[in-house]
Amino acid sequence: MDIDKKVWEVLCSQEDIKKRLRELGQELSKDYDSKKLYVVSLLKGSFIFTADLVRELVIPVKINFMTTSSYGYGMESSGAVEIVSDIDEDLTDYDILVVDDITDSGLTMKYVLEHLQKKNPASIKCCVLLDKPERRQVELNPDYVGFTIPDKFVVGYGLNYGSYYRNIPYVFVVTEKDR
Ligand SMILES: O=P(O)(O)OC[C@H]1O[C@H](OP(=O)(O)OP(=O)(O)O)[C@H](O)[C@@H]1O
Ligand SMILES: Nc1nc2[nH]cnc2c(=O)[nH]1
Repeated sequence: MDIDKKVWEVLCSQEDIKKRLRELGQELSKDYDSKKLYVVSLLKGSFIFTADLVRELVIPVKINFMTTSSYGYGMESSGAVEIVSDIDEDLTDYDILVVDDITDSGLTMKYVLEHLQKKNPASIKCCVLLDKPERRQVELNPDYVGFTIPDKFVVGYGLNYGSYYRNIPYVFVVTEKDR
């Protein structure tokens, strides 16, 4: 797919994202007040979302990163989730919040939640900027969702297309140009 020959349609603008992250930050700050919040951000896709979200928190938080991979270069998940880099800190008694840019098939988040559960946290929940429930292949309902979106391949704000466009500051859908 040659992205230059397609139409970019904005799905979540910079203003939409800023407003929603403020709300999520307030909700999380309330829910995790007096808890031991430990954010686990899934790279690479969630680096921008995590950076913006944690700056909306008004409670103490530890932040760490895991690298996962399942999509390779294209628009379809390989179905096999790989943990490229794990957390090596002891997570016992922490209240873990796994943060990712998107839940699509749900395979990545389910795999990571099951993996981290084995590290004896006090609790484990997840927060995604975008949720595509129509695409789900496993049972998974993210605890915190920025936007529920239709079954379309989205790019920008951390999400890549062929390893590019992660730096675009809004989320867009790529569609065919009318001839
Ligand atoms: O619900 P799923 O179908 O598993 O899809 C969601 C995952 O896919 C993307 O990651 P990807 O494997 O493309 O790696 P990236 O984070 O480096 O973009 C995205 O960042 C999520 O982690
Ligand atoms: N860029 C991108 N990566 C994904 N990984 C899972 N779903 C998507 C998507 O819609 N866009």
